[in-house]
Amino acid sequence: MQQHVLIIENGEGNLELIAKLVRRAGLTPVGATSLIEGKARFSQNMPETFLCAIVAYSLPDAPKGEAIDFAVESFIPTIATTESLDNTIRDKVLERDVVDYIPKENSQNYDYLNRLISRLEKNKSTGVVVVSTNRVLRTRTVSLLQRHNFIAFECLTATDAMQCLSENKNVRLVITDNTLPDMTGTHFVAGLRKAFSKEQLSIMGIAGGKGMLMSAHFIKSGANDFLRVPYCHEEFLCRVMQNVEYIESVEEIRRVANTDYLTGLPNRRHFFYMLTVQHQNLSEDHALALIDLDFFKSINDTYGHDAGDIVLKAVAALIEFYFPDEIISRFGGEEFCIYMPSTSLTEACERLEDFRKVVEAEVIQLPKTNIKVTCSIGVSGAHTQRVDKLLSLADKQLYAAKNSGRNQVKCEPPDAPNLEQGTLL
Ligand SMILES: Nc1nc2c(ncn2[C@@H]2O[C@H](COP(=O)(O)OP(=O)(O)OP(=O)(O)O)[C@@H](O)[C@H]2O)c(=O)[nH]1
Repeated sequence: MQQHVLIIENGEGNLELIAKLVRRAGLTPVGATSLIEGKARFSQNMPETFLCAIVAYSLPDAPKGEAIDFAVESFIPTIATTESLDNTIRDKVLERDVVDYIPKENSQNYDYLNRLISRLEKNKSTGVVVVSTNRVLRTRTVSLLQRHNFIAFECLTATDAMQCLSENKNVRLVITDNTLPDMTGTHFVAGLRKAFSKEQLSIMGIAGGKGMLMSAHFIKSGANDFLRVPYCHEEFLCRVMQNVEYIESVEEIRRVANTDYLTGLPNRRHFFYMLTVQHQNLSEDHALALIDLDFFKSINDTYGHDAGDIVLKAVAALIEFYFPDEIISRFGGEEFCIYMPSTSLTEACERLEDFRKVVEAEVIQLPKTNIKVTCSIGVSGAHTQRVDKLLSLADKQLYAAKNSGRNQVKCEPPDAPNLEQGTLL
């Protein structure tokens, strides 16, 4: 992984401030306060370990952007900084192939720089589709995106773009022109919205001309944003960043809402979503297991709540490892659930018996001692589409396992009635 960020800044104060932002992004600053020192520091590291460079336009030994030229010519994505916003210097900076340009005039600019550094790594796995027949516009747009490390896809028609989206699940943004050979851009956007919600895919319309209505037309058709061409380099990149971050924020909120905070396993809500929405038709042969740790309260009482948490995390990791293709969940407290599609009850019970032995044998390291735990498991393999029914049958077996002395697997009898023919709950 590219860990290093070359910083060539004017003075120790600026250098330390930017180095702090770089460390906050989980990267390692390689700092210098002059071009000559910057060259020396760069040569002490492998060039491919640099994610980017942050370089001041004016330095004591490089007053006219020579340090920026050095970084760009060394093939490092380069972010240029200046003391304040000055249009002449800005134009000189943007003549060069820099990623972006930051005037260090207020704290918001530093915040932007912070986001930009974090993005450069994330962008390497983020796809953006550019749809336009205008070669100059398309290549300029793609080149700007590539400078920010995005994976940019060029498409000439709406049909090509749809194909590209179906083949590349990493696409978070589509930028489309309005004049396409197979349909208008706004029709394309309206069609895209049928397949992807605003929370799944950002769409930015771009169009030239003097008409004032185009932006409203794009946004009413489902676009998140619109930019008139010719566009300003910086505005374009700010908007791209904002649109991609919006999708990522929604993804993050969704991830947090579906994940158990302690173990990192999917939570109960996600489990039901997976079974009722993703697997609308449950398999003919399937099984559902409820796993409950034995005498867990006494672990908390004896070793403390933190130790209880360590045990829960250890068992969750074992479930993740032994059931990688199943739908797993921390159901709550010390209870876990596993749905095993396309698995016979016999096979499920054998695998769960093996798992019970794994838990029994596992030595869990606590800060001051090592402990072992056991679990009881109830399994149902009823032929039903009803998740609640499967759960209540597995729960009955779990209850039986607890009552028969714990540390055992209890499976529903194989000759249980076909529930689809019986009364549903
Ligand atoms: N450390 C920790 N404890 C939890 C968490 N969630 C629930 N618990 C505790 O889990 C314990 C469950 O206790 P019980 O329901 O009596 O079950 P048990 O002691 O395992 O007994 P049996 O299930 O009958 O074998 C309670 O003491 C809860 O406070 C958690 O996230 N962390």
